[in-house]
Amino acid sequence: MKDLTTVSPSRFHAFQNLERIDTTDAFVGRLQIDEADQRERRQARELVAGVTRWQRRLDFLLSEFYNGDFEDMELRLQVILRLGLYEILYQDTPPHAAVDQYVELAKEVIRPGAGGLTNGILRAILRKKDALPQPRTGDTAEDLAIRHSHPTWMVRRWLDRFGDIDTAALLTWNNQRPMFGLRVNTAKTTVEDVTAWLDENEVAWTPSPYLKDVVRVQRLQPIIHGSLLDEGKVAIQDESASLIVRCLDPQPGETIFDLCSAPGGKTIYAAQRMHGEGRIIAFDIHEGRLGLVKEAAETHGFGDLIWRQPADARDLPGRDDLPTADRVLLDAPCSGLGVLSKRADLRWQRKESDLEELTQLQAELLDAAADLVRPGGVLVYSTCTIEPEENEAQVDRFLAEHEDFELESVEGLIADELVTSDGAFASLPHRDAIDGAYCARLRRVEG
Ligand SMILES: C[S@@+](CC[C@H](N)C(=O)[O-])C[C@H]1O[C@@H](n2cnc3c(N)ncnc32)[C@H](O)[C@@H]1O
Repeated sequence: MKDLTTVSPSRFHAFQNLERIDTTDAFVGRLQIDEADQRERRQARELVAGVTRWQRRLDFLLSEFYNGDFEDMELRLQVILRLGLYEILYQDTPPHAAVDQYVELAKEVIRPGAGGLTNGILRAILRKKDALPQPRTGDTAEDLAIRHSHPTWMVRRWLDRFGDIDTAALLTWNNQRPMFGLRVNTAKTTVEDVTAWLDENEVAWTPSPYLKDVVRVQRLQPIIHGSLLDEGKVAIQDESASLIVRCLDPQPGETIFDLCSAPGGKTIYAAQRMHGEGRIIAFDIHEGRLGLVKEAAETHGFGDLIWRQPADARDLPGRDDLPTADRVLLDAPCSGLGVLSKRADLRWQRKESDLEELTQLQAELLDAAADLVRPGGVLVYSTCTIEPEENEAQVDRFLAEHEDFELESVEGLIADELVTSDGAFASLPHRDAIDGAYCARLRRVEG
């Protein structure tokens, strides 16, 4: 790192990482922060995630206050201006102090003259902070998308389905600091012991309204740096994912196939629900990611119960010789539009055209899964998206083509308010305060 005596390390690291993300498509979740001080690391992470999330709105405002074409501005200056504006609008830093820091950074990493431009633009915005320009393109979806920093195609879809008020609520949810589910491994500890640890370490928590073995936290860093994860006493898993396992309802002694299992969050919870008795075969097309399932299984104490097999679930090797399963979980690859609050960059990576490819893959996986279920057994199809063609429509198509399956309600397995009129589980982030997810329980009829 260059010796910058006046700029805080967190800002410098955030700048470096954002520049790297823009030029190499690096993943926002994998930052390179060579900094020993935990507070600085956390701040750098927060700045990177915040700028990524808000980039469309930040760029709109910066364009309004820049005389030239912001899109043509050199990348380093764009990144510095985004960081400065993000701090002014969304962080508690005294704004003038934030501007000074970015002016200094621009002088150091670009050239002295760049400091003047940074100062001019950021201070001009600061003067108008209480009456900032609003987008007025004449297109409601476009305006809302700019204001809430989302791609227009997503907003257009949601406006058609949810209307103005609920769409705005969903967009607001996606931009809030997320809450995380901490699922307690009751095979190793108790909820009381975990919450006592959280209290001792000053981590605020609230109980999940949906699951007795899950608590919600906002600050993950103390947990990541503490012992609970390494000892396999807790797993970080959104309640929506745990609820899918509740809908699968695996029983001790059964054989379960988890077709798209990696990194293993649901596999581990299923093993826990089986009290360590039975067998789960965890498949996944990515052999490397199956290593994460192995690690998690061992950490949580379910290494003997979980078997792993790298395979394309559409064409399992030796499938004719496989025994059928009591229950099959197909947690399908999906657009992930239910988890945007946790994945700052996903909204920009997804294209509307991905949906066609994904629904095709989901259909192929679902059709292949059908034969793996024993007569009388259960197939659970699940996603972490809120898009109907990946969810209800996928299941409707499957049922129309597979007369030996029927939809079985998940009523009684999860809270009533999360059960759809068809008997599936569907959560909406802005309504249910958990990630958006879906699952349907499909029973293979006997005989
Ligand atoms: C939504 S993630 C699964 C998350 C996992 N069930 C959990 O709870 O941790 C989807 C997984 O499907 C896998 N996958 C994609 N295509 C596949 C295929 N054709 N066969 C098997 N696995 C596949 C991906 O590698 C990815 O790990």
